[in-house]
Parts: sequence; structure tokens; C-alpha cells
Amino acid sequence: MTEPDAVGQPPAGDTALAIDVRDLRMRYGSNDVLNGVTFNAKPGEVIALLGPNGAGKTTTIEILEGFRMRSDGHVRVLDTDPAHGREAWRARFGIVLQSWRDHGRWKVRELLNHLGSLYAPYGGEGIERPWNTDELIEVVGLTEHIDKRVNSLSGGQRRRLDVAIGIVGRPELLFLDEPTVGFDPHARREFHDLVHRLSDMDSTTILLTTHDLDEAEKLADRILILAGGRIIADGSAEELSRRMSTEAEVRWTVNGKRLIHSTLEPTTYVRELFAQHGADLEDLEVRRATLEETYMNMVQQFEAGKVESAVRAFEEVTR
Ligand SMILES: Nc1ncnc2c1ncn2[C@@H]1O[C@H](COP(=O)(O)OP(=O)(O)OP(=O)(O)O)[C@@H](O)[C@H]1O
Repeated sequence: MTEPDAVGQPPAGDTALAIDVRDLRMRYGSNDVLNGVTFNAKPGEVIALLGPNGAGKTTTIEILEGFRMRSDGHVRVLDTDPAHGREAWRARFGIVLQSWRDHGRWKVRELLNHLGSLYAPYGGEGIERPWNTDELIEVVGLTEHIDKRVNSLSGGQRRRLDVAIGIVGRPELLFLDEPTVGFDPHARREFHDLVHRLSDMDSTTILLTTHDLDEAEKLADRILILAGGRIIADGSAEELSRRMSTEAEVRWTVNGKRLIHSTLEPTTYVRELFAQHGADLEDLEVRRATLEETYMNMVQQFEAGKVESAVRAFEEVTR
């Protein structure tokens, strides 16, 4: 057990975490979807929860938001068990769901004024709630559209409005569920800039779900890969890539003949090739699978129903 400090306060432990999840389990009927999920998020971190279709990302996020009751495990979000979270706790986080379809006849400014007013009772303790509407509209890049009706916005503009709705209460924590589905590359890039701005500006903790490793790499400080009911990888994109110990493929040509060999020790192998063939060695290439290729391979096997072997193979190379 940890000792209290000199003034009798317990040392900062789990309470310093924005999200603390340990051994989370979720069962739908006889289907165990989450089988011991463990991870945490520190305040200000941007975390991407990545996983194949049906891995349980939405289930996890809904449990954290208090929309779904877990079967078992320890969960704390902003120091509160979501199963018992009250209004004042809900006011401290924002949610951007897959799409906001209501309120089509409202104008952008009116809608944000209205939704913002719902947060007014929860301000204080150094946090001004809600966000000033015009300032918020500028932050999400909708100033030109401030008096437009919601149903006249384009898909990308609508998504910006979704984000504005998610952050109008100046959340300490923001949940984004597949925020860029259906975006073209330009809208996607703009959305990524917006997320970076949010996390820099207010050091908002952000948990987003995505299918896309590239997006996770661009946005997140840490990537969590959920598959087979567990977190099978947790680290920055660089850390995960570094941990990968897949075999490298060495290709070369000698006396006009093209040859290939797979090895875990490419440097030693190449040294031996030089020793053996010297100047006859041509077109030498060494290639290791990228994190993306390894991940995609896992997803393909997972989606073909080979869940356990997909997860085991992925863990073996990223351990
Ligand atoms: N209310 C429910 N009742 C029974 N099964 C459910 C329920 N909700 C989700 N599931 C099942 O739980 C599993 C995980 O679903 P979930 O939506 O959490 O996955 P996901 O990772 O978010 O998937 P996607 O990427 O497709 O959105 C799926 O097999 C799904 O069919």
C-alpha cells in the first residue's frame, strides 16, 4: 500500500487520470464482447481506440459515457463511476456521435446558444461554461455560416457543427465516435487540424474511435488497439512500430538470378551475402512489414472470423 505524504494527503494516484479502466467486461447474452479491457488516459492526452468492425469500440465508449451498464470491471471517468454519474458530472464531458440529424431547421448560432445555455448552471471552479457562441463558431470554422439553417450545411460543415455541439459546454474530456467517416481528404485534414487545436487550446482530453490507423497516427498521442475483447497494443505510433519484430525480407540478384530470403536478422544476413558474393551482389533490398501492413493483416483475419489466431499473431510481432 502507498503511504500518505507528510501533510496526510494520499498521493496522487488514479485520481490524476481522466479515464481509468481496469479489467472491463461486457457480455451481451452469451456473447463476451469485452473480456478484460484495461487502459487509462491522462488529462490532456489524445487517445485513439482502434479496432476492426465489431471489436467493441462503441460499447467501450458508451460504458465510459454512462449510456451502457458494464457487466464487470473498474471504470472511473473524471473520478466518477459512470454507472452512478449525475448531471454535474455529465456536464464535464462532451460527446460527438456519428451524426447529428436533429434540429435541421435551427440556425447555427441559435442552436449553439440554446444548447450552451443548458451548461450555464455547471460553470465555476475556473471553467467558464458554456463557451461564448461566436467564439466557438470561429474555433470550428463556421463563422461564414453562422445564420444558416443546419439542414443547409454541407457534410463537412455539419461535422464541424457536431464538434461545436460536443464542446459547447467546454468539456474537460471529449468523446469522438468515428469522427471522419464519409469525409473527403480535404475535410479530413481540416478536421484533424481542429482536433489538434482543441487539445492544444484547452488541453482537453480526447478519446476517439476510428478504423483508420493512419488517422490514429496523425491525431493521437497514444493508440490503443482493441481486438478479441482486449487491448492488444497500447503506445504511440512510434513505440508500436519500434516494438514490431516481424521478419524482414531480403531480396538480391546474383549472376542475373533474383533471390528472396526472410529473416529476423537482416543485417547479419546481408553481411554474409556480401562475404559470399562480394561485387557480384546486385539490386539488394531489405524490407520489413510496416505497422499498417501488420494491422491490416490482423483486421482481415479478424473479419474472416479467425479472431483468436489474428490477435495472437499480432501480439507476437508487437510484443
Ligand atoms: N445492444 C446489443 N445487444 C447485443 N449485441 C450487441 C449490442 N450492441 C453491440 N453488440 C455486439 O457487440 C459487438 C461489438 O459492437 P460495437 O458496436 O461495440 O463494436 P465496434 O467496434 O464499435 O464496431 P464498428 O466498428 O462496426 O462500429 C458486436 O458483435 C455487436 O454485434
